[in-house]
Amino acid sequence: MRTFSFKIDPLTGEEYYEVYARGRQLLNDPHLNKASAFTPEERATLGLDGLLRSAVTDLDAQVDRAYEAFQHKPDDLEKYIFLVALQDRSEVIFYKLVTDHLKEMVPIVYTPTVGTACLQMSNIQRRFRGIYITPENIGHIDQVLQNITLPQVSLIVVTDGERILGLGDLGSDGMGIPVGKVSLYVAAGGLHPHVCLPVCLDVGTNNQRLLDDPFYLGYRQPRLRGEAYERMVETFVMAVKRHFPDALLQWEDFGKGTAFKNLERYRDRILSFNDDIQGTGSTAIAALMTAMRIKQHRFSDERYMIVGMGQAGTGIAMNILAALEAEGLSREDAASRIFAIDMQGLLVDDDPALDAPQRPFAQRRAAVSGWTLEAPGRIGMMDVVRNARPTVLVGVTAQTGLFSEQVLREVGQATDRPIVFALSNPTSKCEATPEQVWKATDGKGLVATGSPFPPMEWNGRILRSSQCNNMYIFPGVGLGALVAKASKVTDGMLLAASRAISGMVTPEQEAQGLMLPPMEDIRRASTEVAFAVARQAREEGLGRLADDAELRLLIEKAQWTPHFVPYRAG
Ligand SMILES: NC(=O)c1ccc[n+]([C@@H]2O[C@H](COP(=O)([O-])OP(=O)(O)OC[C@H]3O[C@@H](n4cnc5c(N)ncnc54)[C@H](O)[C@@H]3O)[C@@H](O)[C@H]2O)c1
Ligand SMILES: O=C(O)C[C@H](O)C(=O)O
Ligand SMILES: [Mg+2]
Repeated sequence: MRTFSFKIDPLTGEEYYEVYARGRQLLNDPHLNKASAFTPEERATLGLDGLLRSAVTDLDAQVDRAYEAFQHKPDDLEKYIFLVALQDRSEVIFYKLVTDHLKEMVPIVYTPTVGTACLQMSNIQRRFRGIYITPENIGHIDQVLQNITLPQVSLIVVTDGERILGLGDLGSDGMGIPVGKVSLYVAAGGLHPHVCLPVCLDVGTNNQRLLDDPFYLGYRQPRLRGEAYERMVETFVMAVKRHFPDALLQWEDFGKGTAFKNLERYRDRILSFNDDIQGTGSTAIAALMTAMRIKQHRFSDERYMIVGMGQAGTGIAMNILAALEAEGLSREDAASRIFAIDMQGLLVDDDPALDAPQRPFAQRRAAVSGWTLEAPGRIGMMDVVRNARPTVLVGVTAQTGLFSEQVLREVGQATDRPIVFALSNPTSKCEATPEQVWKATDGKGLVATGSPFPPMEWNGRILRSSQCNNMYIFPGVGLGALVAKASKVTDGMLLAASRAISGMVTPEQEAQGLMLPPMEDIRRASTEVAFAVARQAREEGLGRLADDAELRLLIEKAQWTPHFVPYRAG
């Protein structure tokens, strides 16, 4: 049942909500609750008399009060619990607080603290957000989707919880991730919270800890696999198309065994993209574009070692390949400069165990057969470092400390400014901390990590690392594609997004070794990404025919800033 409608007064042009909910129901609805900001008139007409204390305060005062309480929380998990509780109480106050303090709040509602929260979600959860779809309710999915109380659904972030950050299979405790991504869609992208839906496809879990935990709140069965899983995903996607035909679907934190298949199966059937493959690839290439400017190099001046050829690794490798080809290299020549490593060591083309997405990045056996190896057989990281002398090192394995001092030191000797991206999340899974990289490379490394790290003093200089996280891409890609009314998200649109992000980094920031804009600029970065995406959609004939100025205006109009709207009783 609708609790309110958005209206515009025909005489004054004033925006207001016609509200049908009353009293306690209103206070319990985070979309509508204004807490002590309800005016005396609203209190009188909406059945709130006596349910609130006497003081009437404005939004800023409520945010100040919340910020004060936030600062007194003893640790990051308590801060997370506090912020989620605030979000459950009043979305406007929550988003105003987050947008006013982005640098401090994003690492709490999003990576890395959201990871800590997901690890114990069944214990800390107070209220549920979004929707949970299970093998038990997929049979009446239409009913499930009708239970959604949002006035409109334009943006969906869906996970099945199989690969939550680098923490593995967390079943539906992983719902914290879509919830956190939605928070950034609103805080960074500017989408309205009333149009964003987090979804968990709870198909069970193979995490024995959760299956044995009496407090686990998810579907307590081993993961659905094979045809039954695919049927469930298909039923879900088709239901989304029926109920929300214009919505954009973001695939998030699936396992690599399903992520590539889902992306390929649906990318042309529904407006969608995979954040871990495409969003990460797009962010990493943006950071590399900046690194090339800093080094005054072309992509073809570097040699690349990517460790962890799953979703993120493959997404990054595809974009490096494209960048090399754009410089005029043949596909074969371009691929020969990328040294891709997974569990078996360097990927080589005669390996029958290669996944289809890995195959384009396997080295030809003949190209490596003359290498001197530490031990015969497996070609490990150190072998690649010694024989191929990579100058760019990317880690997306979720293996803590995988980049040893020796590997980092040797990469540091292969070039003036080694580029080291240790992108695994959360912080505890990072392949190397910026400090470790700088120590091993004499302070020369251009460093990016997936989770945020503080700067470090080095010989009287302050060294800074960049947070290379897909949060720079997905909010703007979603906003841009929606505003453009694009029918799909293409590689061209993602490349335009990368260029926009890299283009924002100033010469001063480059001089400090920064490859991406600072977190404080994420809202402006998302706006630039949205514009680049919408323009590219138009150029590709897939989006709205509006000139650049109109697109800018449309994006500005679509972006919501947290504020209270007046209410009238309906
Ligand atoms: N910074 C970002 O924006 C970002 C984006 C996506 C993923 N990530 C992080 O990257 C990590 C991986 O994510 P993913 O989606 O690619 O996962 P994935 O499971 O799809 O891929 C991980 C790959 O690493 C390989 N691997 C594991 N241990 C290895 C080792 N010791 N040596 C070589 N290869 C090894 C696995 O076999 C697998 O192919 C996670 O920690 C995730 O949080 C970061
Ligand atoms: O969630 C993040 O912080 C980035 C990325 O999507 C990941 O899976 O690690
Ligand atoms: Mg992810």
